[in-house]
Amino acid sequence: MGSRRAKNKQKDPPSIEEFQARKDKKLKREREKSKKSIASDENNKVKKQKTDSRSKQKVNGARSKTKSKKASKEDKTSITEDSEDSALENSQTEEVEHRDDGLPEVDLEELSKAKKSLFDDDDDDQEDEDDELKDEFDLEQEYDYEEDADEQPVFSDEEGIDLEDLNAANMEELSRKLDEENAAEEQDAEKELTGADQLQPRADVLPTQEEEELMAQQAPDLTTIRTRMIEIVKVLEDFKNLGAEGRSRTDYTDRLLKDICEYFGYTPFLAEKLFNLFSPAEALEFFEANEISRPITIRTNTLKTRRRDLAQALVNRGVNLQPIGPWTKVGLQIFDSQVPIGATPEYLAGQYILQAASSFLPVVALDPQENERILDMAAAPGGKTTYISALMKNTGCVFANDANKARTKSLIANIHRLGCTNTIVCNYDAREFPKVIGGFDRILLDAPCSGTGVIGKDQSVKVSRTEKDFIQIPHLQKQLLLSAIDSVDSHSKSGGIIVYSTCSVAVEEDESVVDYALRKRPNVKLVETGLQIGKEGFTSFRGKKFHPSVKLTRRYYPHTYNVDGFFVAKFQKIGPSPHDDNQATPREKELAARQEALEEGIIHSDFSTFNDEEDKKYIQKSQKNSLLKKGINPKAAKSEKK
Ligand SMILES: C[S@@+](CC[C@H](N)C(=O)[O-])C[C@H]1O[C@@H](n2cnc3c(N)ncnc32)[C@H](O)[C@@H]1O
Repeated sequence: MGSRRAKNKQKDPPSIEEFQARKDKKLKREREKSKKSIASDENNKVKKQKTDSRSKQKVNGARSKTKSKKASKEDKTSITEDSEDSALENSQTEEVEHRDDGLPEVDLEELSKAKKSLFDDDDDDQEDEDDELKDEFDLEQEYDYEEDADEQPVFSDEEGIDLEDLNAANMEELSRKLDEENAAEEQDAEKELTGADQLQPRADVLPTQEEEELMAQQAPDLTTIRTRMIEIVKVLEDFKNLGAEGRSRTDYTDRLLKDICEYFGYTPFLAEKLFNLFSPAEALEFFEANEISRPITIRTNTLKTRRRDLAQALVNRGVNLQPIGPWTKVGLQIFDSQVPIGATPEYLAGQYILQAASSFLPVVALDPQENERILDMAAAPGGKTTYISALMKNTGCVFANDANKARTKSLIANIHRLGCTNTIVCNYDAREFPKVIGGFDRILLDAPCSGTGVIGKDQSVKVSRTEKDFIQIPHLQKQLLLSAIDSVDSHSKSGGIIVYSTCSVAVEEDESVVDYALRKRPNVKLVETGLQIGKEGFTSFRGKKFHPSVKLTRRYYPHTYNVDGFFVAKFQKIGPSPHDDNQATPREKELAARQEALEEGIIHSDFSTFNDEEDKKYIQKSQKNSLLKKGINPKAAKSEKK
C-alpha cells in the first residue's frame, strides 16, 4: 500500500515555500536530535501528532494525503496580493511554530516578493501561449536562476548553515534530497502503521469452522478483517512458502473475497468481478482507492481564457490549485477553496467547467481538428462536447447527441455557458445513426456504462450492479459502437476516427466490446490513442482471447493514476463498409446483432436472458411516462387509439 501512495504522488517542482517548509522540518529534526534530552518531551508530542495524523491518513486514505499535499502546496498557488495574504497567514502560523522551536524567522515580505517573482511572466505574447501553458507552473522554467540569485535575502541570514548554503542553483538538488527523505519517511510511517513489511502472516490466518461460526454471530471487527486481508494477500503472493498445509489457494481467495465484501461493502458478485482484474495485492489497492473520491478538477475553457489567467483569477479568490499533470494543458486540480468552485464569476462566465481528469482523456485521443464534422454520440451533460468544441476553436460542427431528453438540458446549458457556437444538440437513440446523419470525420462514443470506474464517486454501484447489467449494457455498447463506425466517413481527409470510452473497468464493457467491433467491422483497425498515461488493454482475459491489437487500448485505475477508472479505445476507419449506409432501425439492428451473435457463438449468454415479455412491460411503462410528460393522459390516449 505504500507503493500505491508512492505511485499516486505527483512529483512537482517545489515552490520556495514548500522548500522552506521542508528545510525547516529538516532543521528542526536535526536540532531535536542534538537537544535530545531537552526536546524529548517535545519529540514525543510531535511523534504523537505524526502518528495521529498518519492514523487519520490511513483511515481517510488518499483524501488526507491530498489534504496534506494541499497544505504543502498552499503557498505555491499564491500568485497575487490577496492570495499572498493567505500565504502570509500560513507563513505566520509556521512562524509561531518556528519561534517555539527557536528557529529563525522568515522575512515574510521578501518571501512574498520572491513568490511573486516565481510566477511573474510578463510575456503575454499570444504566440508563446502553448509553451506558456505547458510550462506555466514549471518552477524550473519559471525560475530564472541567474536573475534571482540576488533574491537570496528571501531566506534570512539567521536561517542556519543549511539555508546559508542554499542558493538558486543548488535548491533543486537539495529539494530532491528532501523529497527523497520525505518519501522514505512517509513509507516508514505507512509501514509502521500497517506493519506490513514485518507482518508475517500467521500460520492459521484462515479462521477455523468454529471461528467462522462465531464470527457470523458477532458484529464484524474491521481491524481484524483488515489485518487478515493483508495477511492473506501476503500468503497468496508466496503461496508455496506461506500457504498452510491442507489449505488451497481457493480457500484463501474465498476468505479474502468475503473479507472484501464485509470490509468495503460490495456484493460478492461485483467484488469477484473486480478482484479478477488484478493481482490480490493490486486488487486491495483498487478497493481501497474506491473508498475515496478523486481530486476535484476543472478544465479551462480555452474559448474564453487561458489556464494561466484562470489560475490567477481563482487564486485571487482564495482557491488553492495546481496543474493536474504534464499530460494536460488545460486541467487544474483544486485542493481547497474559500468560495464555491461551481459559482465563481469565472465559472458563470464559462471560463471553466468542473470535469473529472479522466474525462479529458477520450477527447485528447479523439484529437479533433478545426473545421471537421464531429459527432458526440452520448454527449450529456457536455463535458466532452465542450472540450471538443474548444479544441476546434469553434470552427466546423459538433453534433452533440443524447438519447435522454432531460439530460440534454444540462448539455445545452453547458454549451451556452462555455460559449460553444459550433454545436448542434440532438436527441436520438444513437443506434439510429447513420440513418439520422452520417459521414462524420470523427465520432466520440462515450458510452453509457455500469460505472465500475467511478465507485469512489458513486458508492451505490457496489451493491446495485447485477449480472444482468453486465449482459445488457455491453449489448447496447456493441450496437452503439457499430453505429458509430458506420457513421464515420472512411474517406475523411483529416479523420476517419472513432473513439470509444467508458467509465467502467469491466472487460465485458471494454475489451470485449472493442473486440466484437473489430470482428464485425473488418474495415476498422485500432490505432494508438496518443495518450501519455494509461495501462495497456487486456489481449486475453480469463480464457477469452482478444485481437492482439486490443493492446493499443488504454485502461485507467484510481489506484494507479488517481483518476476515475476509465477505458479508451481509438479506431481508424480504413475502408468503406456495406454498413455505411445502413438504414436499419435500432430494433432491426438489435435483432441482426442477436442473430449474428447466436450464429457465430460469439457472445454465448450475452443475449440469452432477454425476455420479450419483460421488455414489453418496460416499453409500455416508458410510453406511459412519455405521454405523462407531454401532459397527455395515457388512458385517454389509449381509448382514442381504439
Ligand atoms: C457516460 S454518459 C456521457 C457523458 C458525456 N459524454 C459527458 O462527457 O458529459 C452516457 C450518456 O449516454 C446517454 N445514452 C444512453 N443510451 C443512449 C443511446 N442509446 N443513445 C444515445 N445516448 C445514450 C445517457 O443519457 C448518458 O447521458
